This record gives sequence, C-alpha cells and structure tokens, in this order.
Amino acid sequence: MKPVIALTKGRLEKQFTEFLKSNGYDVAPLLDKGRRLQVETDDFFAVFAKGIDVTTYVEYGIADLGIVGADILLEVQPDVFDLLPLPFGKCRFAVAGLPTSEVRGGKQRIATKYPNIATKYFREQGKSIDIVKLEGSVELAPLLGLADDIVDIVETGSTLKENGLIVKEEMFSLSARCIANRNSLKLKKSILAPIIDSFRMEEVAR
Ligand SMILES: Nc1ncnc2c1ncn2[C@@H]1O[C@H](COP(=O)(O)OP(=O)(O)OP(=O)(O)O)[C@@H](O)[C@H]1O
Ligand SMILES: O=P(O)(O)OC[C@H]1O[C@H](OP(=O)(O)OP(=O)(O)O)[C@H](O)[C@@H]1O
Repeated sequence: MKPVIALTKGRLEKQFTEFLKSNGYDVAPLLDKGRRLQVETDDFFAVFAKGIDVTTYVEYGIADLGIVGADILLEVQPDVFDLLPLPFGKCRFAVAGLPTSEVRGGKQRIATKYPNIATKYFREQGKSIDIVKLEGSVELAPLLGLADDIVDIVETGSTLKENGLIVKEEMFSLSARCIANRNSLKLKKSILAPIIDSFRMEEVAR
C-alpha cells in the first residue's frame, strides 16, 4: 500500500518536485501530470491542492502526509502533526510599508492575507491594530491608502522594492513543512517511516 501525500500547488509544488528528485525519487509522473490533480508515483499517490486545503485533507485523513508552508499552519492551526521543516519555501514575515508612513490618529491599520499571525504579533507587543484582510497583492494597500502598513511574506524583497515599500520590522523566518495525519502516523508507520526519514536525512544533509 502506498501513502497519499497532499502537495501545495504553485510555488511549493516545483520546489518539492526538485527536492524529491535530488533525493533519488522518480518525479517523472509529477512533471507529466498536466492538469491532473492526482498522480501515482513508484512510492506514493500525490494529490495537488491549495495550501489551506492540504491541511484539510491531512486533518481528515484523506492524505497521510502534506507539504505546506509554515505560514498556513500558523494562520489556520489545523489539527495535524507538524513533523519537520523542509529545505525550501524559505522566506520571512515582515511588517512593511511606505518609508514615509506615519500612523494617523487612532489604531494602526494593517493589510494582510494573515490576520491571525498579524494580530498575534502585534498583541505580543502590546499593540491593538485594525486588520484589513486581503487575498493577494497586499503591497497595493499602503500605496492606495487602504492601510498604513502590511504584514506579508518577503523572500527576495523585489516586490516591496519595486513598489517603493520597505521592511519596517522583521518578524520571523519560515519554510515549507511536512505534516502528517495523527492516526496515519500510528496505523501506517511502516510505510510512512521511509519517506519521512528520507525528508529528514535531506534536512540534516543541508
Ligand atoms: N515569495 C515567496 N518566497 C518563498 N515562499 C513563498 C513566497 N510566497 C509564498 N511562499 C510560500 O509558498 C506557499 C505557496 O505560495 P503560493 O504563492 O504558490 O500560493 P498562495 O500564497 O496560496 O497564492 P495563490 O492564491 O496564488 O495560490 C505559501 O504558503 C508560502 O509558504
Ligand atoms: O520578496 P519577494 O521575492 O518579492 O516575494 C514576496 C511576494 O511573494 C508573495 O506573493 P505571491 O507571489 O504569492 O503573490 P500574491 O500577492 O498573490 O500573494 C508575497 O505575498 C509577496 O508579495
């Protein structure tokens, strides 16, 4: 019996495929998948979903393992076992905004895709903020006057730079993570262990 791994579509998908390849797995079925959302490899069944849905498939036990950004885990706090960090999807969270921005009277207004992460960060600093939830292109918000600042992912810094924004506070670093369904870890230990170990060995090797 092969395990089921839920993979985050998009950015992490490519990086995970390269990670597997460098680890000796045959990734041809993943590369050839076209628009298919389920693929079988020699070692596992892969299903492709948005990051937030990866946590849902793993939580419900449809997938035994999942590959998802730590941002999603921190924001959603799904009931899954957070097994280990992976050596890709590396980026950081930051508070960013216009170099000139000043908090207008009242609360600082923060635009973000991650309201829980932002609220927790400012609460720990003793600050109460107003959140404007966006689904993407968060950098637009301070430019158009929707918010004072943003809380978002920064990797190269290009998106901020090209939009005239700067990092105001570094928050924390993150990467992709391997998560597991709690029951699968117990009931399918023998088929999951080799795969998990191969991910772990790669982590140590880097
Ligand atoms: N600039 C980045 N650099 C590195 N990792 C990133 C970056 N942006 C996002 N990530 C990580 O990759 C994961 C997937 O990001 P991706 O942009 O593919 O999906 P998304 O944020 O859900 O966007 P979309 O709604 O377009 O699918 C994120 O959850 C995060 O962990
Ligand atoms: O520092 P950089 O290398 O420029 O990367 C940071 C950008 O990448 C992510 O956006 P994404 O590309 O996922 O698009 P989105 O705005 O639709 O979330 C993130 O939200 C930043 O906008």
